[in-house]
Amino acid sequence: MSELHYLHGFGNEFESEALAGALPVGRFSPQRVQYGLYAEQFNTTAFTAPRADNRRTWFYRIRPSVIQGRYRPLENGLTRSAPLTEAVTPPDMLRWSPLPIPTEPTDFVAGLTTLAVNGSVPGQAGIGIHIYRANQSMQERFYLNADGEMLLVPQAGGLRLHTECGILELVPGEIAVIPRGMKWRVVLLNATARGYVCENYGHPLILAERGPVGANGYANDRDFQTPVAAFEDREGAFELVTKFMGQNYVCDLSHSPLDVVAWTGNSVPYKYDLARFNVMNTVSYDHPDPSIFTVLTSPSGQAGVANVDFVIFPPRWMVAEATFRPPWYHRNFMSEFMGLILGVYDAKDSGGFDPGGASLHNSFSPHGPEAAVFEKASHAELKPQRYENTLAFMFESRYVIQPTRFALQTPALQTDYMECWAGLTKHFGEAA
Ligand SMILES: O=C(O)Cc1cc(O)ccc1O
Ligand SMILES: [Fe+2]
Repeated sequence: MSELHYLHGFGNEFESEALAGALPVGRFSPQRVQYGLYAEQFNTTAFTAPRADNRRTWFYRIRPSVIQGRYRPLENGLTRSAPLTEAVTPPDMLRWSPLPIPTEPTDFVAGLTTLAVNGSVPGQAGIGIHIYRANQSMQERFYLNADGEMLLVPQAGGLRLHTECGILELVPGEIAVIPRGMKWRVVLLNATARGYVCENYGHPLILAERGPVGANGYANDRDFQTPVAAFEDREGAFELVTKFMGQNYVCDLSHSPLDVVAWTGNSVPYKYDLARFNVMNTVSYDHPDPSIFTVLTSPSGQAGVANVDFVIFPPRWMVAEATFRPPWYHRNFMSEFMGLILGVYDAKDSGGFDPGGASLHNSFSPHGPEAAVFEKASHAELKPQRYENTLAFMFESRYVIQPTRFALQTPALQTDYMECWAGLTKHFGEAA
């Protein structure tokens, strides 16, 4: 495959054509489109959403999307959606070991396993948190999620995402977001792939504000990459899997639905290399709140209280003086789901929080450094230190995150997680 090209920017009105002259000029819906294409508008916000929030893309495609078979229900496998009624949510701190990659042939959709959800699909609030684990590419199968946009966080193996807007490639350390309702398929770049998905039922993800940091920094708009138009003119026996109101469906297609020859708009898939994140942190004292590491946020309607924040803990310098440097002990209104892409997380460095694993510290569940980390950090010499070989992330939400029955029953759930704090002893009376 030749090298892929991308358009740069976040939320731009982009345009791209795979055949010269395919994109109409000066209008969206000419009487006849060049090359005999059909025009189709794809709206991922209400027509009347304010300009700054409005998202839509015009597709110029070989066949309109109405040419599809009748849906029939498809088993949900291990995917679940909110509201969740199958299990009660314990207030405990929870942690999971990485889920194994299946040995039976399993594509991205078949391997999707829901660890937790919150909010409500019909209420358009909250998220689903899934692990994908696959050993097969999707060649004849396509996916459409009408319930939410999909934020992909690969942990092992590269992916090539073929979408209606074109093709993007993704390796661990990068993330991608596919708009709600878009059709796509996943090709594996390695024998197997595993990663995390945040399915966002709420407001589409946007870049976090910078406040007094100014016009640059954190995740810079220009580092987000959107594919250029690339179309498949393929006929055959294909399937479109659609997730709608928490239920999977499938219908037959006699052609590839990735037949968009040209497009223009701002409802687009995009990818971002987390290494581009311009990290801000203290250069004096104290451990700042982790909101300084927010890459993307889905607002909930209440200012500053996110439906979900996507937060990373990237490699960085630590220079804080006279400070307990790891995360402080913590009880939070917000609910915190964490995953690890690679290496070791600074609050948990003696095993148990492993790449591909996960932890959940729900609303007001206490958490923080394990005992050994506390002892080490309380006596460490505070030289400037480079945190290397580390990339953790957090999905942080205002809504309590409810583990699925699978997540509560899988042997990957670590029943001894709380032991990591058992060695914290009383130091009362010691001088600082
Ligand atoms: O490990 C966590 O729980 C996430 C987290 C990290 C941090 O640096 C500060 C607070 C916080 O909740
Ligand atoms: Fe926390």
